[in-house]
Amino acid sequence: LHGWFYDCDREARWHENYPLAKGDNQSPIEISSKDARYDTCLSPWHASYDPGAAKTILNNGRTCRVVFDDTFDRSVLRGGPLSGAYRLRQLHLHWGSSDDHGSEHVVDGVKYAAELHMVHWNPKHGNFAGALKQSDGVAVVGIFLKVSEIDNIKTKGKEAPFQHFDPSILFPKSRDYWTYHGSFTTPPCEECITWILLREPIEVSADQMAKLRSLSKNGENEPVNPLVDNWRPPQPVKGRIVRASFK
Ligand SMILES: CCN[C@H]1CN(CCOC)S(=O)(=O)c2sc(S(N)(=O)=O)cc21
Ligand SMILES: [Zn+2]
Repeated sequence: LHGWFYDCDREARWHENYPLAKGDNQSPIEISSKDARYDTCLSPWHASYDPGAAKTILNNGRTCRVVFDDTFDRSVLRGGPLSGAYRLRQLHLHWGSSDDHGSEHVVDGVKYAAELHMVHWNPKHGNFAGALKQSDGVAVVGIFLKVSEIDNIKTKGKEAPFQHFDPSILFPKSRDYWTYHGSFTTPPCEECITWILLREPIEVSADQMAKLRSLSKNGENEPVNPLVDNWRPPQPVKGRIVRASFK
């Protein structure tokens, strides 16, 4: 499998091994709230998550990821721009080496310290692999993290039980969101994602950010290689419309 990396000049070369990375519907993007169109037809989104579906938390050397049991409609997202119920598969984060950057989407020029992605897929496409090939296959809820407070998965490959966790506790008060059609922000960059970006960030402590930054890209018996700056820079909007659920 082709390796890929985040440091800036190498992100510009993802397309050499992953042609989709130069598609017309790539993510992340810069959100300009003044250019977003208020769409009165957009309904509120609803998540009904079963805390019992949470399985493990993993440092895969590229992010910190929590995986959920998605073998049936156990934790689902519906409404908003979506038709049907999308199954929660995993959540993960992107963050910077300091609090002034790290998010993937940028809102009115603002980079948040981190961005949390909750990845859901449309079971009408049979399985996750099938969903990746459909433009309505996947829905990712993006939540921005800003700093105002994780230990035993310090190194790549480390995994631990992560159960009885209801990820809806991570949602901010407001359900206001932007939505647009885009892609995975990592290779192969399939353009199968309906993005639902929540306008209101959630607050995390400096300690919590430090915990994320204390994760290592490398395995247990290798030198510490801080897992930071695992974000892709914004990609060309190419005429896409970003809709807002709020005025
Ligand atoms: C490092 C690899 N990341 C990707 C791996 N997966 C997709 C392909 O799988 C076979 S995934 O569904 O876990 C997601 S979601 C996601 S983002 N940042 O756009 O929300 C990237 C990826
Ligand atoms: Zn992501």
